[in-house]
Amino acid sequence: MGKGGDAAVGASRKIQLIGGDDKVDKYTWDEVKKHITPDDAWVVYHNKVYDVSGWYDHPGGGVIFTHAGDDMTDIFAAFHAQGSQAMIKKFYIGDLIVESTKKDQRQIDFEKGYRDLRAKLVMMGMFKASKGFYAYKCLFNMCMWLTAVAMVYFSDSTAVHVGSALLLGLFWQQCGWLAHDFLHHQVFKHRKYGDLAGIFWGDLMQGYSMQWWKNKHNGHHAVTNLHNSSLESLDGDPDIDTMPLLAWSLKQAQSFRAANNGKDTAFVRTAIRFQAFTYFPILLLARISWLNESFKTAYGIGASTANAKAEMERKGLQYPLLEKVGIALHYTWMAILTTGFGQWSIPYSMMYFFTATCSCGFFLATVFGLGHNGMSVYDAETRPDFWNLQVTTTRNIIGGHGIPQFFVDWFCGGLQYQVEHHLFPMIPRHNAAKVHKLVDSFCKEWGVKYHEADMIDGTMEVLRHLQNVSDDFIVEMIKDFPAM
Ligand code: HEM
Repeated sequence: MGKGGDAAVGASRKIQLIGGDDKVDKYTWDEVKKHITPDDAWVVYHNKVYDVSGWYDHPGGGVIFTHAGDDMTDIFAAFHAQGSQAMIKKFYIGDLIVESTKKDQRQIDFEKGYRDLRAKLVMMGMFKASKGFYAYKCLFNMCMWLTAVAMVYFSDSTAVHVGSALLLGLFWQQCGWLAHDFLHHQVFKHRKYGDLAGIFWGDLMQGYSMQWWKNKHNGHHAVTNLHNSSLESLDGDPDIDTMPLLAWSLKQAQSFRAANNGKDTAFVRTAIRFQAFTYFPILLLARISWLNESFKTAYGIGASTANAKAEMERKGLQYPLLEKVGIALHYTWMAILTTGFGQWSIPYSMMYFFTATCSCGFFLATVFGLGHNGMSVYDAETRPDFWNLQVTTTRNIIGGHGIPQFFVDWFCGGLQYQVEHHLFPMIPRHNAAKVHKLVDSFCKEWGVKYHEADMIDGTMEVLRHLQNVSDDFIVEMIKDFPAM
């Protein structure tokens, strides 16, 4: 538990009694910003300061440390169930000196404006899920799975088997969106039900560990497109932690070099030079890496991020048995299907496995890539306010170039409204279109740049961005080694 929360000692320790009156300790923003590591972590919530140092028992895990030394007011609202505020009190150590944040009146009004908008959405019932919608989605997904299985069981045709593998890839992608909604607690108020549904659609059907996913994904939401402020801090977005394969900014490549004795290996130089071309091939194999990380998480033999590692060491898995059983059952049904119920040769089974796996990686990652890649990337220490961060790092996907909107809506599983989802991750996807209208007009009112693109234009933007980073990297290399 954090120093502040240490049996609520923090609160009494920090409040001085002078002449019978309670005198609260006051802190400047600069003081708060000094406490940025997990072992020395202060956070601000509605202008009050809390010391959560070393609080690995936080029910949401190590993601709390992404906001060490920062204001957590809006990310707290984004993630928590009503009532979680009650627990904050025991970490209280004093008040923030508001003037020390140097926010002008416009910024104060803007922050109030987006918090009011959130309250309005609650009043409009936008956070309430339609159980019928999710029942239909679950049923539809199960039908996809059964069809893929039946195509293998009842047919001897290679074309049908390839079709089954592609359908399985698409099924996994759609399971990804379902597990995503359940684990963001969009569907059930009772969080345990969301977790259990997440284990079904995540561990059992996809082979992805629920906890691995939560760690990585919640971290990504908290600090979207941010680079770590230092090696010790845990305030970087795990989704853009793709070095040495891909660099999303020149600074990212430079930081990687600095962390590796100031030198780029030949592999790093080649990877970044050609990253606009290797992007799609890498996506094809993304599922294999996610399966590997999930397996390691569920069986306690590794963790994918520094946050997850620290959390595992101190707290362990939330559902150790269910995760292990879920992943084991996943590989069992996969082994049966992938071998054509024990009928196929090894090369044929491999063909089926890789067709399904690579197509899934491609279907999933195209949507992820469009969501944030090629959008603004920030340094953790200069991150803007919550609203600006989420809107400027995120791209919505619309129909276009012959791809109809209804297909985009189905294929992207709600994440076509990625901006709205990042602002309000607990709003169910079937309400996103209504929320979009209000978010769009709020952004126009306050001059926040809101970006949307169709799947083709968005992909071209991602590739152009990668090429630009690559060009900057090459220019830097030429400066250092003019003879190359
Ligand atoms: C003093 C500060 C905090 C307290 C007392 C606190 C408390 C809690 C509690 C009681 C829960 C479980 C109930 C619920 O899900 O609402 C929870 C979950 C969660 N918290 Fe926090 N929290 C704090 C700060 C943060 C911060 C700063 C973040 C993100 C940057 C965060 C991210 C999460 C997430 C993602 C979950 C949900 C995890 C899940 O789905 O299993 N929390 N927190």
